[in-house]
Amino acid sequence: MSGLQAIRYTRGKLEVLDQLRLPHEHHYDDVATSEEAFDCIKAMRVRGAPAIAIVAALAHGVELHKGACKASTATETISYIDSRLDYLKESRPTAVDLTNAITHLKSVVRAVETSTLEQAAAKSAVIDAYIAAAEEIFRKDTETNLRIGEHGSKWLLDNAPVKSPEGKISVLTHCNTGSLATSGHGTALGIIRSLHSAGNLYHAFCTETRPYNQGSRLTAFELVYECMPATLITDSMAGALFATKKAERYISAVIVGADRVVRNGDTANKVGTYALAVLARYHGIKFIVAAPTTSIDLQTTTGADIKIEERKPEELTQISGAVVGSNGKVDISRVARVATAHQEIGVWNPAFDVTPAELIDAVVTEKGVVVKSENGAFDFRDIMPERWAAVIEK
Ligand SMILES: CSC[C@@H](O)[C@@H](O)C(=O)COP(=O)(O)O
Repeated sequence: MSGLQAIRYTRGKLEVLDQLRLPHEHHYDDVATSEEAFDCIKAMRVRGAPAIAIVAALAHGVELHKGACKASTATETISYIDSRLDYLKESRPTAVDLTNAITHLKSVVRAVETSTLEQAAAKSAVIDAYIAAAEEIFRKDTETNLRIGEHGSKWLLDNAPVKSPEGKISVLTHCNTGSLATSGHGTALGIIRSLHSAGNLYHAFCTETRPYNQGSRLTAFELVYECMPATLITDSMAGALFATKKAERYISAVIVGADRVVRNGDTANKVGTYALAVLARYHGIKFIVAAPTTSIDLQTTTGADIKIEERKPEELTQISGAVVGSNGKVDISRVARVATAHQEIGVWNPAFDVTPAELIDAVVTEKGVVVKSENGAFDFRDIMPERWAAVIEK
């Protein structure tokens, strides 16, 4: 597995790689409070649906470990935990992993049996249960991603419309869904990693992913870091790539991650995903969503009800980068922010768009690959029966 780590954690200490400084600088920030986690997530120093949830959950664990909760009783401790989690939930609205993690953590602390314990012990039991559950979210995420990698690579090899003479395939991915967006391995990029490590990847194409360049700053970095055969394109080149290189470069699929897959399969992901799905359908290329079940939102019926985060205009009108010297070398000690558009132009900057289920061929989860049934709908009942029962059949 990759040595790249967005999140480093031991009990009482959480360090988060500042992704705004990548690919030029590797700097870890200490994140020791909910406020620091909120700021780190909002500013996108950490991003990606699973990583956001992990950082929020662990940061609150760190402050609890350090004695931030001044409550006396178990009930007051639970109220304190609830209030910190409700605050953290507002950091970024579209990715549902954070909401699902919060629901889980709230239920864990409520399940602690404290009736026979004296006050101080009851408080400790609640805090210990919270910290253990937050650590488990972090630990489980990598396992989940490795399974997504296995299921997704197998499904793709079985269903690829085109393969190289040696049986390899090429894929295009958007945004960053790798080790930097998770606790390790990644989701869509995890499938690419699994294809590569089994010798089945012919080539990976990654989009720049405007406006925030998660593709060129982060995915390209991960692909180069692991010596995978890869090419960067701008978002607007995908159509030309499919039209001219599909057969010659064995392009079989677009693989993306998800910030929220709702009950009918409609999927919110990084803006630009929808356009890629339309292009993929036109060109007979598979369109795959790789998402842990923690990114599935059974409460929301269709994509029309997903709240899409809108971000500040400067993400479109300005850009950061390291200065390139007259010798053509990147000088990482000189990072500059430059304007790329008139600063008074009106800007619309939705961070995500929604791809209708109709355009999605498969949703790859850690529990298996879900494809549409004969009625053309996704059905997540079989892969998550307990959550289905709790939400739909209650
Ligand atoms: C495994 S990450 C899945 C998604 O969160 C990812 O595709 C994405 O859209 C990330 O958006 P970001 O705005 O960088 O947090």
